[in-house]
Amino acid sequence: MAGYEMIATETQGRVAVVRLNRPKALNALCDQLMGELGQALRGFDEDSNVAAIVITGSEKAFAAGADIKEMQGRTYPAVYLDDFIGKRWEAVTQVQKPVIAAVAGYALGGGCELAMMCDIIIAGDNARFGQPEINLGIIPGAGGTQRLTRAVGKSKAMDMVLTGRMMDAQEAERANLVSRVVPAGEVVAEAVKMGEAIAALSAPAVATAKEAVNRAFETTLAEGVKFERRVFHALFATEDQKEGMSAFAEKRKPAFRNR
Ligand SMILES: CC(C)=CC(=O)SCCNC(=O)CCNC(=O)[C@H](O)C(C)(C)COP(=O)(O)OP(=O)(O)OC[C@H]1O[C@@H](n2cnc3c(N)ncnc32)[C@H](O)[C@@H]1OP(=O)(O)O
Repeated sequence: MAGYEMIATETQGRVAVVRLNRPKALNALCDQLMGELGQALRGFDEDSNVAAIVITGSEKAFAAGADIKEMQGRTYPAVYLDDFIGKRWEAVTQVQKPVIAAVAGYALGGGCELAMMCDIIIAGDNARFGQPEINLGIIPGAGGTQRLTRAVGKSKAMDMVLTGRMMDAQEAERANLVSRVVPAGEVVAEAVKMGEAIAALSAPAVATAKEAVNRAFETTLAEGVKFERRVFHALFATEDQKEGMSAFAEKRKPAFRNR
């Protein structure tokens, strides 16, 4: 895909990789970058050759947050009327396919929030997560107070949000913010490997699984279990369920056809 200035995109097999590419500003998430990211994500979500998406930055920074210099002069009416954050930032939460954040270096403020909007976070061993907005006289505005709290619990979320301190990769793994830690130079390769493994599975089952896990954040346990049961039953209407179970019984690898 051509025409982007602040991101770079490529596909590796059936995995799309979107690289935030504003190195001089540590990938600060300005409006243009977020617009390009949203456009790329929508394109890859519609592309049937793509089964999973990786979002990454550089080895120094996934993203050091929203662009402070761009935000600096904004007024209340301007951010309110523009629906600042909502309009451009939530594209990642609308993607049906699995989205993996491959985080090396700084993931601060909006960078941490962007990673948390993804389905899985793989961290490089040099990753540093934080919500330092309090140091700027504001609070997280892209879901940080909500998603961080759900991920790491109230006490650690308060610790991060009220003091603005950073968490290293090891602490982030212990706190369940990230699924695994790998050497920083291998974070994209590891995420692509994970994406390829998911790409080999049944796409309807993968999309349903993602929807069901996400439902856990939005509903009660009883409603969530009921939802899971309904969509679990629905998957018995797919050819892939027959293929998956036949392949197991016949001791062969399944060949899913995504239907
Ligand atoms: C989503 C919402 C609503 C809010 C937010 O995200 S608010 C932003 C939260 N993030 C931060 O507060 C982090 C700000 N950055 C830093 O604290 C530091 O840059 C650092 C600790 C990440 C790295 O420090 P280092 O000394 O290694 O590098 P710098 O010289 O400070 O930065 C290099 C270069 O990048 C520019 N930069 C960094 N972060 C941002 C940013 N968030 N917005 C705009 N520009 C940023 C920094 O100004 C410098 O550029 P210049 O050399 O041109 O000044």
